[in-house]
Amino acid sequence: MSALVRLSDTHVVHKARSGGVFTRDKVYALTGADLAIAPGETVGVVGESGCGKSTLAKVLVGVQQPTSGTVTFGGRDLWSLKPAERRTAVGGSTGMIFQDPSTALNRRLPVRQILRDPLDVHRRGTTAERADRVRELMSLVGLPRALADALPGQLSGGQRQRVAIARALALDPDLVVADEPTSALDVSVRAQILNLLLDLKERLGLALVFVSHDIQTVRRMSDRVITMYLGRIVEESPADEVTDRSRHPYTRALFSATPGLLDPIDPIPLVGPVPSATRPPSGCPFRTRCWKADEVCGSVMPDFAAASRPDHRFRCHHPVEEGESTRALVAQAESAASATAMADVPFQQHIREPS
Ligand SMILES: Nc1ncnc2c1ncn2[C@@H]1O[C@H](COP(=O)(O)OP(=O)(O)OP(=O)(O)O)[C@@H](O)[C@H]1O
Repeated sequence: MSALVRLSDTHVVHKARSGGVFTRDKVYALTGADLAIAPGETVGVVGESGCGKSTLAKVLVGVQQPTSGTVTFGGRDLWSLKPAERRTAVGGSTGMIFQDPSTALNRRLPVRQILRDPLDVHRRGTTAERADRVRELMSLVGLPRALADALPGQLSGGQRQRVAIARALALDPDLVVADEPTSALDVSVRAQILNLLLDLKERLGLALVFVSHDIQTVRRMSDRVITMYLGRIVEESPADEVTDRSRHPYTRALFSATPGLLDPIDPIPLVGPVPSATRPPSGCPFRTRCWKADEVCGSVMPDFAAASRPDHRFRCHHPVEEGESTRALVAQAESAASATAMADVPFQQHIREPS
């Protein structure tokens, strides 16, 4: 089946800023992304803050131009199109839902106008048809008609996110990208919004890209999960393999740190902070925190290798073995961490003076 969107060796490099002023440094926000989204599938994207999830999301919906590489929409190279053609291609086939609906919606416009805007901009239908479409969108996301004249500030957080979802659906897209769509909401309404997204995806046959820090939610929502680290896609796997069958040490560390596991374990200890995106490490970007890293990891970026299933691949020189338990990995990482700590302390200090 042909892809809705395909990224090929796509990079996004920003100029770095310090105190609001551009510096000579570069920020490697997305590096060498190769990814295809098929019609109707749900792809989850996980990784720590700053690893490039939002950048990937924005590239997929055509609002962020890559520095190099290609973004293909329905077989057409998006960034070689004329701006007007690109706007039509992007607006008509993708929608984006942001983290915080209170900043994503124009607070001076009533719900009715927020939902009409995309129809006006893309000149969809007659005035009467646009009004019908607004009513249809409100009903699709479970908003009472009485709220059509309300301003965003008069709505609850959950209602505002429903408006944002309806707006993303206004032009009947094939692909919707939801970037942390519930993280600004009360816990009590999160499940409702997640269920609404799943329901809409089924009813409308949408492809959905779901970005989140929360690997458990991503696993529940998605068919396929992508793990990112420091601007790179390091693992792609079917959602049912992302738990204790992930092969990349970083995905396993993320999974081990997830609250609410049936069989709670201590998280796999990672050494040190995430390196800066302005100076990513040579070789494998994860090697500075990885308990398995050796010399080759410092010099060579691993290629993708296939796991036992063809839809599961990872980039690691020393992957987690098939069937290796997370508990065993915790023990390995703890022992590597204490060996490193011992190596850092002068020899005599390891020996206790007799009391
Ligand atoms: N416009 C920009 N100018 C400079 N650097 C940027 C810009 N946008 C993003 N970055 C940097 O690019 C990297 C990736 O950012 P991105 O927002 O994609 O990460 P993220 O994984 O979505 O993070 P979070 O989970 O915190 O939203 C980060 O180091 C970020 O600081």
